[in-house]
Amino acid sequence: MKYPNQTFSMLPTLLQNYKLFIIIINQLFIVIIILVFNKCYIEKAFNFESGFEVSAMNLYPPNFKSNGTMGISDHTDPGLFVSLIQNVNGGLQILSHQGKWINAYIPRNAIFMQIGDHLEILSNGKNKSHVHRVVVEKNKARRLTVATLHGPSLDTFVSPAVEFLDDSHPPLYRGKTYKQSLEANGHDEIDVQFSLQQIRLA
Ligand SMILES: O=C(O)CCC(=O)C(=O)O
Ligand SMILES: [Fe+2]
Repeated sequence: MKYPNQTFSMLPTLLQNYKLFIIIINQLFIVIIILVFNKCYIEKAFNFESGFEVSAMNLYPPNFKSNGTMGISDHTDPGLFVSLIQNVNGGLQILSHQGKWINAYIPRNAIFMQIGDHLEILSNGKNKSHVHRVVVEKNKARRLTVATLHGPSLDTFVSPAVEFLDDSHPPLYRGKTYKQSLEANGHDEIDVQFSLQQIRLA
């Protein structure tokens, strides 16, 4: 037995799901294109096979205060990509291009990926290494995170790639080896000094 009204009332939901499906397929297609075309380039430019990885474990105790206690202050991370895993959500904020702090919601068991400083340098500022921080505020549970910087080999010289340069796009950063960049960071994974600022040319 059919219930036309019910079928009719489900139509907008079906259409919405259909639109969502198309959007997801589009996004997936774009990601696949980016991966297929960029994979070889980045692998080559960064000598990824002998890449250097740095992992940092952060432990934030529970905090019942609501005064915006800082877990980690504003910074960007070195490396090409940065992956983050955590046991619970709570406190990671990303600075938007409009200067607003946005709470990062990371679904359970997900790996959160960010762009690192060295992809910003390689792409001459086209891809941004986002400023982020951790605010520990009213966190009920102890939060444990592991951030891993995926970088090139230590002797790889990272500078803006020629593909991103022309007369109207001069280099925005001075080049450095990955080792020099990490040393400029004081061997510290967390760059609260913004090492990107030190090599910015314009
Ligand atoms: O613990 C977090 O949510 C972020 C940690 C972080 O930004 C870092 O270790 O560089
Ligand atoms: Fe970070």
